[in-house]
Amino acid sequence: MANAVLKALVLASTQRSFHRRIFHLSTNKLKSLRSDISTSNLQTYKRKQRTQKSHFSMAAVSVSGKKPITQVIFDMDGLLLDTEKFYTQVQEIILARYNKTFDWSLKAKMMGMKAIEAARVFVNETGISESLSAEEFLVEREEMLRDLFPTSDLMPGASRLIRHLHAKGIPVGLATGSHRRHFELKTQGHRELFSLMHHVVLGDDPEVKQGKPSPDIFLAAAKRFEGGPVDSQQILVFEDAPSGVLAAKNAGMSVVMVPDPRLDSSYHATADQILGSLLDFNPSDWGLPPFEDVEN
Ligand SMILES: O=P(O)(O)OC[C@H](O)CO
Ligand SMILES: [Mg+2]
Repeated sequence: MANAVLKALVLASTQRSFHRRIFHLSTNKLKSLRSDISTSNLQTYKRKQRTQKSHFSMAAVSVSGKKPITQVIFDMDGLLLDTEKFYTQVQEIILARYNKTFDWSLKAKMMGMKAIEAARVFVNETGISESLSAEEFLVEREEMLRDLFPTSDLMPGASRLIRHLHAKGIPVGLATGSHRRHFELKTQGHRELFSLMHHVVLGDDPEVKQGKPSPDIFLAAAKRFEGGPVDSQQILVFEDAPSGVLAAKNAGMSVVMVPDPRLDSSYHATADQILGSLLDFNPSDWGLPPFEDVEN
């Protein structure tokens, strides 16, 4: 029975009319599932099905029909703006003073969080909390960051996607762990683009009691759309950080993750779709209006 269902899914994957989102998830995984079927290796398939539970269940849900996506929420740092590199740079400088190095396993735990939450992770995980408190770390980091943030560049495909959704009447919101002061510095060169957001929810918003991976920020963002709260199942979130992906899933939303290639791939499993860049996003995968320009 399971094999029959899988065969139907694989067949559908070759027919592009089917929801392509499922197959965007991982071409390699799909290829290996195909080979399992051709050898009728049900054992192998069952084992893979267990390890790829999220991918398979996504497919099953799509077959039975999911609610259409009507609203989109974007993360900001590392997703729309190339600002994660500034945090990395500054944190490397601070840690070097303690003869320690900053690596991506620590980065993965900090990114997406509110500043004070990330600062606590930083001083505790690196074992420097006796010498530098989370609060002192933030003061020191701040001096360097405030000069870097105004130079923030957009990530590839960010402008194109926001403008496209806005032009097609899909309401877009922003949910960032950044507090107001940092948000203003980071977006000062991109005001017009960010003005296309229906609303912005920041890390220091009173409704955001806890930062990502708590769902607070995404639930607050869902409430603020016209006629909100919007049903979480109809919201598509774009995220780059493990904590952000978890927050969106905790809020009951679908998530497209655009991870930094240096992030360990074990963090990909929670997301519904993984992309190398926003330029790779195909709106049709999610039932959203397709791009009219193919080159941009
Ligand atoms: O990724 P964001 O936009 O939630 O920002 C979170 C922090 O400010 C940076 O990791
Ligand atoms: Mg981010």
